[in-house]
Amino acid sequence: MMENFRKNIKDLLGVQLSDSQVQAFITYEEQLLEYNAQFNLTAIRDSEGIRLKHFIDSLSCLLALREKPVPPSRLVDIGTGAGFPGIPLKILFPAMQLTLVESVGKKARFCEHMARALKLENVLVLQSRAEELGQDPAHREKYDWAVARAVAQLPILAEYLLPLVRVGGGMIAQKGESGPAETQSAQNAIHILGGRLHKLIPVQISGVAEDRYLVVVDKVAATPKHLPRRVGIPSKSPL
Ligand SMILES: C[S@@+](CC[C@H](N)C(=O)[O-])C[C@H]1O[C@@H](n2cnc3c(N)ncnc32)[C@H](O)[C@@H]1O
Repeated sequence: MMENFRKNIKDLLGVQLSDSQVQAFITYEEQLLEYNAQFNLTAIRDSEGIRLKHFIDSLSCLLALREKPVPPSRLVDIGTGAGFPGIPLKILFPAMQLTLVESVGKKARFCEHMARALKLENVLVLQSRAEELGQDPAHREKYDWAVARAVAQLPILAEYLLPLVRVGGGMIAQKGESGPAETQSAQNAIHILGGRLHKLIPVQISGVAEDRYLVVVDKVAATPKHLPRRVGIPSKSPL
């Protein structure tokens, strides 16, 4: 089973996982199955779904990350839920400093548990909202990359992510079929926040029917001070 997983990743990303990386994914899968039964963390509850729709889908961010010559050194994952895409990316890049942000306590606690279980170093889990973090000097414009999957429509997501990214860094929004249309409708928000659309990367995962996209935005200018707005405002009245 896991050999299939390894091959899928090799085919999609050209990356050969080591035995210890494969073992980390096995542990992650076991813990997800166990915790999901009690805590209702994610809708996907079978092994194959976890591998394809959580692990491989998360790792597909590599298609955007490798556009910059250096491996990511500081990455923040907003609305990470049970750790996606942040924890799979951390398994791939063990040296990276990872910040996981999740507003719901039980999910944040699961991420802390996973970081310990996998002995991951330099992982900070914050039970917090993206809007608060974006105005916190310890986090504002401090990251090489800000990423998110399944959190909000792109104009809202841009307000969550871009304030956290340093000029020269980038954001990645993992999107489904609506990726191209959302990108169109987010042009204004991206511009106001100091971003510039870099690329829309189509992702095809063998065994997953849905079209997937990575919306990749470069941070080209500082974000104006008043952004992000207060908690709840970005989603109530998107830029
Ligand atoms: C649909 S889940 C996706 C979880 C994960 N990214 C994944 O793809 O499996 C969206 C998560 O984003 C969190 N979230 C939504 N808005 C947020 C915000 N403004 N700040 C922090 N977390 C947020 C929710 O609590 C929820 O757990």
